[in-house]
Amino acid sequence: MSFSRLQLQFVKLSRLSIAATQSRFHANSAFIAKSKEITKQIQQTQQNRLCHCRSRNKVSNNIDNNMLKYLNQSEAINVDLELFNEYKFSVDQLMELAGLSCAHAIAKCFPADRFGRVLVCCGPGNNGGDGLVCARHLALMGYLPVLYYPKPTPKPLYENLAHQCKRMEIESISECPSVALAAECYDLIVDALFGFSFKPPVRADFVPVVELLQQTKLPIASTAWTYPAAGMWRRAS
Ligand SMILES: NC(=O)C1=CN([C@@H]2O[C@H](COP(=O)(O)OP(=O)(O)OC[C@H]3O[C@@H](n4cnc5c(N)ncnc54)[C@H](O)[C@@H]3O)[C@@H](O)[C@H]2O)[C@@H](O)CC1
Repeated sequence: MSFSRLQLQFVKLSRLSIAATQSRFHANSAFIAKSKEITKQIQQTQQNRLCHCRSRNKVSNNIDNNMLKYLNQSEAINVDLELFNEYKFSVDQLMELAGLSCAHAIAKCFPADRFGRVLVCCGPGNNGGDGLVCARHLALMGYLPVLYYPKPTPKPLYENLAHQCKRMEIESISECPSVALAAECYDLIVDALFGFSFKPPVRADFVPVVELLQQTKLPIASTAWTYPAAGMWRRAS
């Protein structure tokens, strides 16, 4: 091959090599740009998460700062009516949510390793239903709940909830324990007796359990409403 043809060949190869270098350069620049974009997205996500945590801490601090509002009886009734009518929740849904959230609150405040044996006192109404749901979830969380449900309501909603507890082999007692016996057998009492439909005075069936709640030294977690003298209703913690 003559010298000039060799030179020509060499020039061609050099051009090809330059073109290859340029395309590699462009590819690298694109890669760097993409990496920068992804890094920015990651930083933004982290920032959002941080903001979310900050706002959640702010909310929980607000709650810690007694920002909790107590509802009076009519407000509580209206909240339920709004949930039923505006948002079309069924009573089963609300009862399941109420019972589950009570079980979570109990697990947060009264850990199962120290407060495992729980006496769950259920009333005859929806609040009692919340208690049956709470007992079922506590059993799934490693607690040993025992039901005291002195006046089961003969309606499918309550019968089904009681049946679910039975199938989960949650013990049920028919006699209300004395203060001394309760102190011996349980670490915690759940008061799921009455909600906002309570009308004093307490009827005979529930006098022993109300007296137990009044006299026991055991911690009481209440899904129920208490009716302080002031006539204000509040959802006890
Ligand atoms: N948001 C939720 O998750 C839900 C909450 N629910 C709660 O359920 C409650 C409303 O349910 P209810 O209207 O069934 O009311 P209660 O749970 O207060 O129960 C009323 C029952 O207690 C009986 N009772 C009333 N006064 C009594 C007394 N002095 N002695 C003995 N028995 C007495 C009544 O005859 C009735 O059977 C509210 O507290 C509400 O918070 C339910 O609405 C279910 C859903």
